[in-house]
Amino acid sequence: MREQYENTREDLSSDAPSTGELDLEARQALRRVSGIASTELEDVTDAEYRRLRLERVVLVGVWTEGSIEEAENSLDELAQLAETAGSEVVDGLIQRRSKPDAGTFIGSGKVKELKDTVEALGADTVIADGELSPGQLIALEKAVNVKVIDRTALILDIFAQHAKSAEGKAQVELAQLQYLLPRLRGWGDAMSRQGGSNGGVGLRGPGETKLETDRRRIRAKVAKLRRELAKLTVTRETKRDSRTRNRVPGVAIAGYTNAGKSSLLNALTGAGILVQDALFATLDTSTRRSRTSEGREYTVTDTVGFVRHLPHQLVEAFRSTLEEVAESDLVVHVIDGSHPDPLGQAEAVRTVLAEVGADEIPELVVVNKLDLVDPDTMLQLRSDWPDAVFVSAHSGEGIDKLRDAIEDALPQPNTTLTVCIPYVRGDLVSRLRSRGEVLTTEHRGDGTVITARVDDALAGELRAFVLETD
Ligand SMILES: Nc1nc2c(ncn2[C@@H]2O[C@H](COP(=O)(O)OP(=O)(O)OP(=O)(O)O)[C@@H](O)[C@H]2O)c(=O)[nH]1
Ligand SMILES: [Mg+2]
Repeated sequence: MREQYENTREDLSSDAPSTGELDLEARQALRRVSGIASTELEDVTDAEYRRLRLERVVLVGVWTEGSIEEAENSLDELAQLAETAGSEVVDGLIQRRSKPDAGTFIGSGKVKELKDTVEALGADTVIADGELSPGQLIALEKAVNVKVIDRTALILDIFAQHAKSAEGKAQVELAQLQYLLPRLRGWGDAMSRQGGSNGGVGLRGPGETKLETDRRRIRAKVAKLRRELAKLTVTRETKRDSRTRNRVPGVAIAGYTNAGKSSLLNALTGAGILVQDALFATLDTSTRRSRTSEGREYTVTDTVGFVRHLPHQLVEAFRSTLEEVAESDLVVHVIDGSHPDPLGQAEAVRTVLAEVGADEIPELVVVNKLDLVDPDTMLQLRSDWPDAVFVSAHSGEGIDKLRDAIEDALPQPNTTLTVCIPYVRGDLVSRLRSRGEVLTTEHRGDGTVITARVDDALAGELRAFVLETD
């Protein structure tokens, strides 16, 4: 497994488009500084405190159910996450067990092997594929003698590196502090078992007083972030309301991280959004306008990707962003056809969609990366998703078909009416063009006579000018 992981780091950003390059540079400039488990820092709410230091890492997973392929996929994904966070994966170990060890996550025999591997490769961090209890983290750290973090902390760290907007940053910080709070308590418990004495590596917790101060500080910061986010949510809702008032139908692109959502938005609308072969390249939603072949306007929104075991703190913190998806007229669910387990990824996405109440929205499944798919896999994909649209954002294959499928799935204008719009109301004529489907136009002395298909909302606005309705 070692060969597989080494030298993969250089490939991370090979095909970022020029528009995203600045983003990318800024991201790469942000390298790790100090440890999440460090107790030396004065203020635990400090951003520095929450940043992970990961350089040479060894991954460790427990395989409890399913096939060995599934276990390996999960560890591969963890490797990609670790690389996205800027570390070098030097080895990965999987242990077959009925369930994770309550004390040290992996069993004691495997702990010894892990310690030897860490020492032999000069690793500085172990990343466990799961969410470990505070006690497990401490015990494992003590046994292997280097820092141990879990999948949740890793994902939180990536989100922290990638967040750009004020809202995104606040959301991530809130999630991080919530993750940190019980873990501070963990160190506290260890401390009291030690009778307050210094318990050695991993147990050198803050003194009781500092612990209390830290907790108070975190709680205060959490409350402040909640207030800030509430304000930002109002701003977002105002923006969204004005969009709803104009009733431009909205399409949300959702899907597993790295499936090609941003690439598809770029292919559909020519938007220059950062595309990167890294997980969670996109954290801020971006919306672009597009038009149907008949000229009706709609919006397309790129969203944050999903991942298996997305930390619940993050789903909670990103709820307002994810709610954009729940309010769209259509969810375009992008699936990476070249991934070994597309069904598993799709299932993980549907779980999160359901959590934010977006499972009732009509869904259009799009299987992407066709250019990488061999004929056998293609047959399998077609039988798994008989109604999907098959595309390649890279070659452009299927993109026209996707555009048609989106058009068909958008709310349809179902009323045909003929109106006479006075020349002073040029604004209404352009609204008709952008939101309805104009069938005929004729210029008369008293105004423009237009026959068009419109949706109910637009029909209401035009009521005063109607000559005939079908
Ligand atoms: N070969 C191939 N690669 C693709 C295709 N579409 C996207 N990719 C690559 O897949 C990687 C991820 O693409 P993105 O568009 O950033 O994916 P995303 O779903 O927006 O990812 P996140 O924002 O990180 O969740 C990039 O390296 C893309 O170049 C495709 O059709 N074919
Ligand atoms: Mg993206």
